[in-house]
Amino acid sequence: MIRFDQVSRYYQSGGKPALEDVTVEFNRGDFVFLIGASGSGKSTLLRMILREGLPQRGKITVAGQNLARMLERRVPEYRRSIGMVFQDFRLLPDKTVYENVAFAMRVIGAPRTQIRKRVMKILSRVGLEHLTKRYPHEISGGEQQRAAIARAIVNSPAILLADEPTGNLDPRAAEEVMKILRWINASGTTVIMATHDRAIVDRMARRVVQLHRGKLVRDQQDGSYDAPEGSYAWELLTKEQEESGLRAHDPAPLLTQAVPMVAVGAAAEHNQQQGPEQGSTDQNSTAPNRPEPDSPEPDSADQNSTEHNSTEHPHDGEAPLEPEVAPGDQRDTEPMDSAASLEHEPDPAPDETSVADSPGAEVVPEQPMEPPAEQENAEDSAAASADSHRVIPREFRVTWPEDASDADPIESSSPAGVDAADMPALDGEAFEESPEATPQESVETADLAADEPETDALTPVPPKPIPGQPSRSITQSRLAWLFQSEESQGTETDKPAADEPAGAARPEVPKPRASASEASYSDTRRTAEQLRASKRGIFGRRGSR
Ligand SMILES: Nc1ncnc2c1ncn2[C@@H]1O[C@H](COP(=O)(O)OP(=O)(O)OP(=O)(O)O)[C@@H](O)[C@H]1O
Repeated sequence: MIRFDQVSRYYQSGGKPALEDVTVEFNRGDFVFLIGASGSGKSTLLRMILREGLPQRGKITVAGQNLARMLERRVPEYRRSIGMVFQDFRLLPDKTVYENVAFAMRVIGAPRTQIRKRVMKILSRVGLEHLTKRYPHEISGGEQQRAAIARAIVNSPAILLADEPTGNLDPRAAEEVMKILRWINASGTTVIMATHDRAIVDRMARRVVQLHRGKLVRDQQDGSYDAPEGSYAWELLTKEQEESGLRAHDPAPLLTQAVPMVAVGAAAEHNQQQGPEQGSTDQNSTAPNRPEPDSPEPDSADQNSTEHNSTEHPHDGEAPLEPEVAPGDQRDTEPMDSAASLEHEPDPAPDETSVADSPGAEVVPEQPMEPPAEQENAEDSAAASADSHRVIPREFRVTWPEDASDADPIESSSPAGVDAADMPALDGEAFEESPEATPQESVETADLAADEPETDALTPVPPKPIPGQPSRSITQSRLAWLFQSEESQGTETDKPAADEPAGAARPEVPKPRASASEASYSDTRRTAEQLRASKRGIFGRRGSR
């Protein structure tokens, strides 16, 4: 579904790459923890999935679409098909919880009646039905993050990217967030979560992808926070520690946190108790089996996840997840990678904007650093030359089965290890496109005040089981259509956006901003005329297919 082929990303010409020769694939329904020291490239990788910055080398494909070849005017639509959650929530401060979530639906032109129903349902699922009229500053950090997640999933994205979503939360609030993310994943959404939270990673025992100085050094199914002893990542990091003057046997951690390893054996022990897993894509896993799919009920999900913690783990039982040190402390003590710290350039504070928007920065053009023909050759020969390019030894690499159906993220069966019938119906009542309200009409006429519920207290809607596959939401349908359309219209996809002729028949759509949040929400500031133009461009072509 998401594939990085030998991707390198430089923010500054001549500087160190934020990502270097990264080859990794995330499949439909995956739940992946992306870990690594500060500055190792996690956020960069997530942003690149959002097409915030293109690789100078290599190729990124999402649902079969090469992002470098995506037309610029399709980028906003593409980004809206992906949910994104940030550490700092990024709710709109002048809008209520309800409005923040409704806003995401208005942007895609959902009918007002659908908006109200769907927003209330999602807010109920994340436990915020009683806070719909509160403003972000009137609720807790955990509640803000749940609202942000509700906003991210309200349009039923096929992919949810979460950049340290628990980084600002206490353990209990973090665990609430994780319950929701598990539930979202169990509904079929691919979840990729960058995190420094050792306790959560160890407890959930999901796939772990580890970056180190921009390189992928571990891809482990059912992984734990620390690399298994003797693995490539472990050896690499141990060697670096020794070279930097640390003793190898220091309890100080490999890579990220000054916390003793406590749960490395827990996942393995748990996995030994489990049967063989179907659909595992990782041939390198040191802990071969994934836990049973989480229960749709948050509490049971929690219980499931605690069950596989052995007595070695200090967070057994019903006590909330308590990391060895507070999240803030973890971050403070994190950079054991001293060499990386020394080499860290005094950049402006990293944010979601690309370097092109960073004043004063030496800008690396988005175009490939190599001549296009060369890059094409490199792409074509990627598979053949992979062995000679990758740093990771064969036994720690992942091989990915070619899946022709990947081009369509919707035509999927339940994710591996997840029985859809047992999962809450995140998409079960996804709204359908209504002929009564066209996208621009609903945006033009939408009145949030009218949408806002009368009362704060609403009866939670219990999740409904999905009878078969999850139903297709507007967003998922659009994502599928977007890629199918790109693929079926070779003249478009064969040509990079920048090459599009000036006299193209489609009206111009404002360029997306660099950040995901801005890209998503600045669109709503378009005039009605711009939206009409956008619609003519998008839906006109669909009609002509
Ligand atoms: N906009 C930018 N301009 C220039 N350099 C950047 C930019 N964003 C990130 N970098 C650099 O790219 C490298 C990777 O940064 P990135 O934010 O991806 O790391 P990270 O693993 O997400 O870190 P953290 O855990 O602290 O969030 C770092 O060296 C960082 O300084």
